[in-house]
Amino acid sequence: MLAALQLSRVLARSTSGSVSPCIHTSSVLLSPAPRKGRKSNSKIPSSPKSRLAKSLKPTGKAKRLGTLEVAPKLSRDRAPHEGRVPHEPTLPRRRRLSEPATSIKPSEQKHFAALAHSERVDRRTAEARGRRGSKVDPLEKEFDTSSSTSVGGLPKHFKSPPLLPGLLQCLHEVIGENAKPTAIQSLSSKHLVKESNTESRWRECLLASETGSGKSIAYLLPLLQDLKRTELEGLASSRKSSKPLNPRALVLAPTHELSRQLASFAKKLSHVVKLRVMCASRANMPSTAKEKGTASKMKKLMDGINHNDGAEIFIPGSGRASRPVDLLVGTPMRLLELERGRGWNWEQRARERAMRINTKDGVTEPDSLQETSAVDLGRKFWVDVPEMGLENVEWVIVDEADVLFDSDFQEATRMLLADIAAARGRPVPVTSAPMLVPQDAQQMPDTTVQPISYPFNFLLTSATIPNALSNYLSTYHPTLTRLASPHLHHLPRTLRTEHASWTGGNKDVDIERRIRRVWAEDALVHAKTTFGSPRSVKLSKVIVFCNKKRRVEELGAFLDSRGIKCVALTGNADGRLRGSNHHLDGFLKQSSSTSSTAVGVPPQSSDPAVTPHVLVTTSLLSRGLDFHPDIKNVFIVDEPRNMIDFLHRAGRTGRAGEMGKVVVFGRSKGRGSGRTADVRKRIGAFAA
Ligand SMILES: Nc1ncnc2c1ncn2[C@@H]1O[C@H](COP(=O)(O)OP(=O)(O)OP(=O)(O)O)[C@@H](O)[C@H]1O
Repeated sequence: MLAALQLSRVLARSTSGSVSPCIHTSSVLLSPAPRKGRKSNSKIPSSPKSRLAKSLKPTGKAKRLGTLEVAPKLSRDRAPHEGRVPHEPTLPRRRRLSEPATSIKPSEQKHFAALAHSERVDRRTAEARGRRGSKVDPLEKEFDTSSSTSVGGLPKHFKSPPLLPGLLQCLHEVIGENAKPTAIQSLSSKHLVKESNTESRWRECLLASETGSGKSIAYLLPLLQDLKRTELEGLASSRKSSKPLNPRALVLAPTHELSRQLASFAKKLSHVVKLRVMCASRANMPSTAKEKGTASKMKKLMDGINHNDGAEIFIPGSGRASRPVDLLVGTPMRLLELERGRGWNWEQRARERAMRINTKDGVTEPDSLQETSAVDLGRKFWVDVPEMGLENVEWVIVDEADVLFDSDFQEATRMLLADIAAARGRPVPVTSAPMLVPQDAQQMPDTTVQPISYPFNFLLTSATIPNALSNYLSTYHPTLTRLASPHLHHLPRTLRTEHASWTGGNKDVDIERRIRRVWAEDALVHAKTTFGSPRSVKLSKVIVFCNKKRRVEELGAFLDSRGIKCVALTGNADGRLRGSNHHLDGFLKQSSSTSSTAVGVPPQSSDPAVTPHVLVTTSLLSRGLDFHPDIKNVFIVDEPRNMIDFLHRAGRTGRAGEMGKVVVFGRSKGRGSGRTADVRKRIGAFAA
């Protein structure tokens, strides 16, 4: 029901061991756990709710339906990110005889030659497979763009329609002077950037495009432009409120990490126009009974928080003084806490806790549940005073909309949206959860469907639009405008896919070998490009995605024991308690004011035994996070639970025109190989 609850529900599942703790994809929560003794050639379970929509065309019986606009396909050289130089290592020309010989040792030369040979073999095998026509592209065939309205006059530059000079300056600082808008950014500029207050109706819009295609800029530019423009024209909503925080815009995200990164990014885009951006974050703080010693508790809390992430962090309960804020970013649960008062859902939480305590081996014991509930409910809980007023909210962005409208988050998300609507004087009905996501909107009797019209601009965005979300939008937001990139539901073009087979021995050793192979390839490129210069090799970084928390911990410990320092992060890892993103330093991209690829962290050692070069995690970090281009490889070591999960995990590399590779591990022969082959075929369908 509530977001904090949802998190605990997920954690409960993880402890039961039957379902992964990868919390933030509908896939994980919706897919049934694989049964024991499953046939090796069985298909990947794909629940109807986690199936990708084949068409984004609005459907339904409403009198007026929204439009779908898909950007035209562009050839690669005219594609987005034109102003950027892809970070693909370029191999040098052949050495001439007159040039000095390199100082590579003969043993190293042999090793590099072997690597180069294996690369050639891989490439030829892939080409041969392509020639045999085994590559299917069902989505390309099925994704219906024919219903798209004509797309004439898409902006080719960020200057048209004109952005405020300060906003344009910041944009150039972040993505470079020559960067051109991506397909989704062109569409959003055309539909959402307003030069004046000519159109007063609130807009509803879905922005759908592949991972790493710049959706954050696509919604932040129109949002920031509008906030500043209305402020300058004196049209900004300024209703009276007694609360210390009165934001004009909210961005909702599923994780604290993503909230912080988005807040920091928005701050960089708005520092010249001077809009105030804040992140509502306090990762994983228990919200229960009132504790004594508030001051010392607060100090302890603040000590752990580093504000260098770029965005100011607002901690619920940190004071009644008014805090001017234009844009507030946070998870729906955290924002609800700010609005309703921390601990407002204590009763619900107590019940959930009792449920977890009394759930043994996945079976709930009703009697003991009641007992514990009574004990817990008997405790005194403290509800903080509400700290946020919603009267002035004019924009709500739902990032990773398919997650925030899935069964675990939807209640908190809808509750917050309904609270905003009520605070703004136009309450909307809150549909009961089972009715929320009709499997087939057409089958619903007309009487049950009551379209929702929010009194604020309402934008949703995601790289994957499952049928469930598409149907929900058709039913409750029939007039919503849908903007999509032509490459939606595919892997980014700069992302290559490779399949690795388990040797049949220790899987951890196989993973270690593969990591070392990545670094050997880096060394090879380095040796070829620098002709053996002593300059130290810059090793690329790797993200390893596992399905289970325990697996993350075990693999992390194994790699550490083999001299590969790594960050192993799960939903309830200690590192997440600090309220900052520093546990991901060196992995996350932090756009600097001079280069879009620079990192804002101190120089790190290039020795993987000293500085972590490997991040081991679950799907927790697969959503929305913009990782550094140094991450050239994503390893998927457990079979993806469904293709939505796969697209998001893979999409942590190969972002914004950078080169990347996703390595999917599986069995090539024996038990389970049929399943691996099936996964392989499905993954092939996502290739560009
Ligand atoms: N027009 C552009 N030119 C160059 N780089 C860009 C452009 N737009 C965005 N970027 C960069 O691309 C990267 C990815 O952007 P962003 O995180 O917004 O992608 P996304 O579509 O939201 O991905 P995901 O679906 O994974 O959340 C960022 O580092 C951003 O700075």
